[in-house]
Amino acid sequence: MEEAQLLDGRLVAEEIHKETREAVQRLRRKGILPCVVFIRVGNHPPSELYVRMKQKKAQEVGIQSEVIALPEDVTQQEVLESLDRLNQDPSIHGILVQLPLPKHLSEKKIALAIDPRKDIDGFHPLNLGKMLLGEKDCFYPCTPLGIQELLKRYQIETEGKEVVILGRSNIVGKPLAALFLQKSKYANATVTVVHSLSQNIKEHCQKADILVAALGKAHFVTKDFVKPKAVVVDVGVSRIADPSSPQGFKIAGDVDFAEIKKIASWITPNPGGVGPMTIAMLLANTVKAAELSLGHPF
Ligand SMILES: Nc1nc(=O)c2c([nH]1)NC[C@@H]1CN(c3ccc(C(=O)N[C@@H](CCC(=O)O)C(=O)O)cc3)C=[N+]21
Repeated sequence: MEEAQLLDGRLVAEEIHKETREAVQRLRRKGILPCVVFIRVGNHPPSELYVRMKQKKAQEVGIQSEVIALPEDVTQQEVLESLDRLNQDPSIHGILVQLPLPKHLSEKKIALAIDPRKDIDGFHPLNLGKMLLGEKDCFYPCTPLGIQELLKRYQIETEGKEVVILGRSNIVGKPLAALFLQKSKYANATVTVVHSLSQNIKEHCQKADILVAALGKAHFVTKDFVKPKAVVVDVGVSRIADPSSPQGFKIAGDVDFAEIKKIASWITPNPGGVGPMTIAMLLANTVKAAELSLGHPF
């Protein structure tokens, strides 16, 4: 049988970055220099790597960026004060607080403290609520948006299809379900969300025309979960031991890629699939924030 075709997130992300760069140039001609601030707390090596990757891409597309590195023992009050200052500063269009945060900080309170007009992650309850209602003058979370955009660029139709999402996180599973339920192109799907307490997980997955794995368990999805010719999207990122690599670990997705590529019609590599799309949407959201700041009130 023929092998699955790749949903190449790296390639599509570069296409989007090119469009973002053009939008940045249009804004610059109007005197707006899009600017994003990344806040990082403590030292968590993966977060440092991710923030560096975001900064590098921002620079490539002409978006100004700044990193605020706060110490591990920063108080909630101090984080809120930093956010307040950034909220007030009209030269800053986007604010991102890199997750995960140390346990003494409340992700919920921090998400609420970001001006929703600068919330390029789309984690503020106002943005999540507007997404649920299908409104457009708001920010959608970047990973769900990146997955939808990846399907769109490969013209993979979702209308009327069985979409099964593994995982119900606030940043991927839940908002992705809301996105695929919207009355719009590359949505209009029949959505099932399966999670750790679901019964018959495998049977649900076997019904999927489009299967999205976002549970964060290395190689959880094996070929017996996948209907022949299904589209498989691998979101999860785990680090697993790999004595042959210099760092001692390698990145593993939620999907057993080698097996599943033999039966799926389309599959995302991981790395090289959803991750780069997330960053592309983050920068696209930053441009949207700068455009909305030109006078379109929420
Ligand atoms: N406020 C906030 N917003 C986020 O969007 C956010 C966050 N916190 N915390 C952590 C997660 C994770 N995340 C990734 C983005 C890109 C890649 C990515 O591009 N990965 C490369 C591989 C990079 C590598 O070598 O590890 C790839 O998939 O090809 C991965 C992970 C954004 N996150």
